[in-house]
Formats: sequence, structure tokens, C-alpha cells
Amino acid sequence: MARIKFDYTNVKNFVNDHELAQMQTMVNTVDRDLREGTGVGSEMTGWIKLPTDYDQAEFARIQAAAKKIQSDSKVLVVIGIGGSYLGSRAAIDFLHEFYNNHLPDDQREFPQVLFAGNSISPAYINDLIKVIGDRDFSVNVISKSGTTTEPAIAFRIFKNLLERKYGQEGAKS
Ligand SMILES: O=P(O)(O)OC[C@H]1O[C@](O)(CO)[C@@H](O)[C@@H]1O
Repeated sequence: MARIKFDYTNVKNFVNDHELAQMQTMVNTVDRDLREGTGVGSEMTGWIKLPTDYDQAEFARIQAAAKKIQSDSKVLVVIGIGGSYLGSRAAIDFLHEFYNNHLPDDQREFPQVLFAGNSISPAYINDLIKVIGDRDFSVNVISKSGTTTEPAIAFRIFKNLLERKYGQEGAKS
């Protein structure tokens, strides 16, 4: 795995060597706790092994779904609130140029990604539906519990729109 290098050369004008050495002890302890799962809250650190230890079959299913959406949709509506949508938003933000989402369809390599389900504003949903227009769209619902009110409302609205546009069976694929 590629290693991340921390270049603190410029910090040396402000922080003395002995201060950095003191911090090293703390860094070593935290590093060991994270790697060995011995620290407080270690049950929440499964993400550390994600780059190498993950469900490969599930990953393949996600990649196949992404390819299908890229081939048949101009818009992907990501429904979720809080941590359940900010992960995808962060990944999209760091992988794309800033205004990628605002480019015309023929200048974007991937579908426009729009977000829903993070409020109960009917105006927001109406505006979003207007932006989608008559373009083909897909929906990705992200919810750990499946019971959160805001995404549950958005899911019902977009499920209805998908069924009206593609029929009950077509809406599922
Ligand atoms: O993923 P769920 O179950 O819809 O829950 C969403 C909630 O979970 C959190 O992501 C974390 O508690 C909140 O920010 C958000 O309101």
C-alpha cells in the first residue's frame, strides 16, 4: 500500500524538536491502539481495514450498479441525511472538479449527482424535480436504519416518480 508522507519542514520554524519528540510518544500510542483495536471506541474503527479487508462480491455489485447508472441515467439522486449522504458528497467533491455537476450533460463523463432527503422542504423537492426535468434518472437511497423521516419521505416521492416514468417493474432496474 502507498505510504502517506507528512512533510512538517515549515512547522519547524514554530515547533521545537523536543516538542515534536514529545508528541511522537502520543502518536505511537494512538497508532498502536488504532491498529490493534485496543483503544476506547475500538468497535467503531472497522474502517481502518476497509482498503484491504472488504466484501469483494458486494464491491463488484456496487461497481456493476454504477456502470449501469452511468449508461442509462443523466441524473443520480442520492437520498440520505447526515453521515448517510455526506460520505458520497465528500467523495464526489474530492474526485471531481468543483463545478462538474453544473456542466451540461454532454460535457460530463458521469451523471449529475443531486441530493435529496436531508430536509423536509417541499420547495427543495419541487425545485429538484424541476432540475431533473424529463431526463433519465436513478435513485440511490442511503440509510443505516431505513427509518429516518426525511429520507423516507424523499424515497417515497422519488419511488413514485420512477414508477410513473418507467412503470413498476422498470423502476426497479
Ligand atoms: O442513516 P440513517 O439511519 O438514515 O440515519 C441518519 C442519521 O445518522 C447520522 O448520520 C449519524 O447519527 C445523522 O447525521 C443522521 O441524521
